[in-house]
Amino acid sequence: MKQLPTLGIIGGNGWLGSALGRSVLTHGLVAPDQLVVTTSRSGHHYQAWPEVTCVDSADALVELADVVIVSVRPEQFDTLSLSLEMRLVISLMAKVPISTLARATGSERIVRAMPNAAAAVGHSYTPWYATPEVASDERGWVHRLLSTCGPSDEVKEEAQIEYLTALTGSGPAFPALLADALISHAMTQGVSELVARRGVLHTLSGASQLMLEENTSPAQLVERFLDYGGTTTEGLNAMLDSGFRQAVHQGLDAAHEAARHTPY
Ligand SMILES: NC(=O)C1=CN([C@@H]2O[C@H](COP(=O)(O)OP(=O)(O)OC[C@H]3O[C@@H](n4cnc5c(N)ncnc54)[C@H](O)[C@@H]3O)[C@@H](O)[C@H]2O)C=CC1
Ligand SMILES: O=C(O)[C@@H]1CCC=N1
Repeated sequence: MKQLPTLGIIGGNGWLGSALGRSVLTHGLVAPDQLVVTTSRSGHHYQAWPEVTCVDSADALVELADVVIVSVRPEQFDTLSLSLEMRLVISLMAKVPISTLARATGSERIVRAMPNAAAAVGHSYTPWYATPEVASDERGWVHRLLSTCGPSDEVKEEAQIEYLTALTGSGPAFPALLADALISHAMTQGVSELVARRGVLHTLSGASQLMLEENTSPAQLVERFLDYGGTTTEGLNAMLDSGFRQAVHQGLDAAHEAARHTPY
């Protein structure tokens, strides 16, 4: 792979594509004049970098890019006609397996990566899988690229990407649901929305920091509070008795099933 490849993002003005595009620019992984993105109706996310090239079609992007990231919706992929035989292809799409990507692009050098919505603020967790044809220097570059928007790990089986699509790709929505349940309860108790929201969001991020920095597993923290015999113990026991774990596991099973269901 040449030292400074031109990067193209099909869907680079979308939710996830723009988050990645902006973070590679912010981290200097590619220079603005080495980035090409397709335009979209949803807006232009690169005002701060006027040298970024915006093109109106995937065909025009493919003319300019050495490495192509595909970040359209799974059901939109079918409308693309891509001839990328010699190119490294990085798909961010859920539901579209390597076999379909290889058939549609003609490339054997394919990476399936699964960032999440927190990429927009540099806090995604991004697992990725590469086909054996992706060289080790390219893997290093892909890792640096994906790590611009948060921690990133290579996994050795494509099936893990399908599962992690549900666990971490969809993941930010699940603590958001918990946060919403906590906030709406607080408001029924007369807590102002401002205090409820700040309290809940800082409690969730504080709990994550506590477990990360003290290297405490979530199971250990739960166990410690179950043994403590205080108010937290009462709250945890009531949630567990109401089927909290079963509800979470059913949700993950449903998301995993959806991730395995290719639209083609
Ligand atoms: N949004 C998220 O939290 C996550 C999304 N993903 C995956 O990322 C991919 C993109 O998702 P989002 O960014 O959420 O969707 P989005 O709808 O915000 O972005 C898709 C973009 O693709 C563009 N597009 C569609 N068809 C095109 C075509 N033929 N040529 C050029 N551009 C085209 C659209 O104009 C749009 O800007 C999806 O496949 C999704 O599964 C993966 C993990 C998390
Ligand atoms: O919900 C979705 O389909 C996308 C893929 C993973 C996260 N968001």
